[in-house]
Amino acid sequence: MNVSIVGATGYGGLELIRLLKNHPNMKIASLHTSSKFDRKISDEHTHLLHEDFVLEDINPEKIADTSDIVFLATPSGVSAELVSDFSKLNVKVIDLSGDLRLKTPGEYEKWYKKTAAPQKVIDSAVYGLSEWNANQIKEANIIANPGCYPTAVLLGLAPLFSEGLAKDVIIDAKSGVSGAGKSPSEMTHFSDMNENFKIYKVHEHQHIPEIEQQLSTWQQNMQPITFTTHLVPMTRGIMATMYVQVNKRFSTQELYDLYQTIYESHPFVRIQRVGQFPVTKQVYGSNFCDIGMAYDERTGKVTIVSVIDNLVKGAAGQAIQNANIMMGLDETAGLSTIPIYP
Ligand SMILES: NC(=O)C1=CN([C@@H]2O[C@H](COP(=O)(O)OP(=O)(O)OC[C@H]3O[C@@H](n4cnc5c(N)ncnc54)[C@H](OP(=O)(O)O)[C@@H]3O)[C@@H](O)[C@H]2O)C=CC1
Ligand SMILES: CC(=O)N[C@@H](CCC(=O)OP(=O)(O)O)C(=O)O
Repeated sequence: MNVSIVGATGYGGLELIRLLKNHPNMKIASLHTSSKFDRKISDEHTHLLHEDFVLEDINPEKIADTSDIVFLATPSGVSAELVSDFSKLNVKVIDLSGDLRLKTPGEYEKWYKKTAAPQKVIDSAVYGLSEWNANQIKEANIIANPGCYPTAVLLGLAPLFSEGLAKDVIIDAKSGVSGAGKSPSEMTHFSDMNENFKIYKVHEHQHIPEIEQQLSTWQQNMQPITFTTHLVPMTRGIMATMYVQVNKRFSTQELYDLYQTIYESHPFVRIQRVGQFPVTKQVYGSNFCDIGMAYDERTGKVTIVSVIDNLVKGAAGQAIQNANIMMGLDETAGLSTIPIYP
């Protein structure tokens, strides 16, 4: 089947190209840009030196004529408009931005400070948390691909929340700099970021309502979350460390058994052996989410650590996993690469 990528020159778009190149059932039909018309992708990105795709403008009708799926790796605000155009055409859409994830337009406008997509379009989008929403994803025409932090956080918390075991959660998350996209900024400038560690968007992060929205589908009586984000001087990777007050006593072995049972049929979620915690490098370049956990007898809290590569499981990889599920393919198609190490 044919696929197109809008926003192909950004980090998410480039990662889609890398992964789709090895996909057994999907072929890139076209790459699209809003600013670099008629340039070759290899002129812009030398790691794609012999890939001769010419960047095309964004013509939804033309894309829908040639492609079965379009991936939108575009900034929030832009995706909302594009999805509205594509939703009238015969093409499936997977949007990597935050524009279609929040079901209430007012919430989107509050957290993103941008105009929301039309309610009808939001209603037709399925939240693409692959491991938990596969039944809806199979039937969808539009997927709101989850945010990078929410992917790590939700996969780590889902077993406790879906079993109604959580009272309260504090989430301490850290990301590599590619999570901020390719445009340089004061925040990501090398000399300011190197050998530095920064907290940002305290109590204001746009992923707070996304995480709460999904947690509340599992456990309706959940409390508002505390969620903080940090920038780490590394290129890729997210680590979310989560402290959950639970409403019963556990042993760490019981927790492990719960997580292992829930995720045993999900090839991209790997549960760490009892007493071990994952590091970001063990998922680098892969679609894995690795999770470790332990129960603290003294506090009655569970500590969960979840790691992903923000550009793969947190963006392009999960987008392809969702495309596979939507199209009735093996969900691992094109994604079975093992992590890059060291
Ligand atoms: N980086 C990450 O880890 C993650 C990112 N996301 C989300 O995925 C989306 C893409 O992120 P990322 O690739 O990092 O961002 P980048 O900034 O790296 O790339 C975005 C691309 O969008 C294109 N673009 C910019 N303005 C417009 C416009 N007006 N119309 C159409 N295209 C435009 C640009 O390409 P050109 O100039 O060629 O048009 C640009 O290369 C964002 O919504 C982001 O929030 C989600 C999860 C993780
Ligand atoms: C490191 C870094 O800056 N990360 C970005 C993630 C942006 C993102 O993925 O945005 P949406 O999911 O809302 O589209 C941030 O914290 O805002």
